[in-house]
Amino acid sequence: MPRIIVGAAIISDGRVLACERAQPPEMAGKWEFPGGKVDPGETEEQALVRECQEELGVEIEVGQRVGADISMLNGSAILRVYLATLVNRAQPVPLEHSDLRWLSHDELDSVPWLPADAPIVAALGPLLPSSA
Ligand SMILES: Nc1nc2c([nH]c(=O)n2[C@H]2C[C@H](O)[C@@H](COP(=O)(O)OP(=O)(O)OP(=O)(O)O)O2)c(=O)[nH]1
Repeated sequence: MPRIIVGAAIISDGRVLACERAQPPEMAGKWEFPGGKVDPGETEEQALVRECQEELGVEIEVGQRVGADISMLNGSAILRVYLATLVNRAQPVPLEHSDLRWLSHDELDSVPWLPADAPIVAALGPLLPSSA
């Protein structure tokens, strides 16, 4: 069974939160959605809530899936991304990432995303207002 890795496309004021990885060295400087591996006994939603608390210090509400499942690491892992919103409009803090950016529709391609994220980023485009 492939390992499920969940990501949160957190949307606020028409922008999506992108996070710059600090490690490992081969992924440092690449951008991703906050998230990580789903632990045994955890739902995907619980994993996303936990990871966003750990990585960003914020509470999120998880919504609909965005994009298709992405097969990674020769099929041993699957990347699955959900839309999310901030509870109480809390401000994310980069507790584990080297930088955070709120990207508008027109800025979606302005950062070097991890390669697996490209189809998800493309699927997000139509969901963001183009003049935000
Ligand atoms: N969180 C996240 N990981 C991604 C994305 N795209 C992508 O290829 N990945 C890859 C990078 C890593 O190989 C893997 C997630 O690993 P991770 O290190 O963030 O997971 P984790 O927080 O559970 O880490 P750990 O328990 O192993 O320390 O998925 C994405 O958008 N978000």
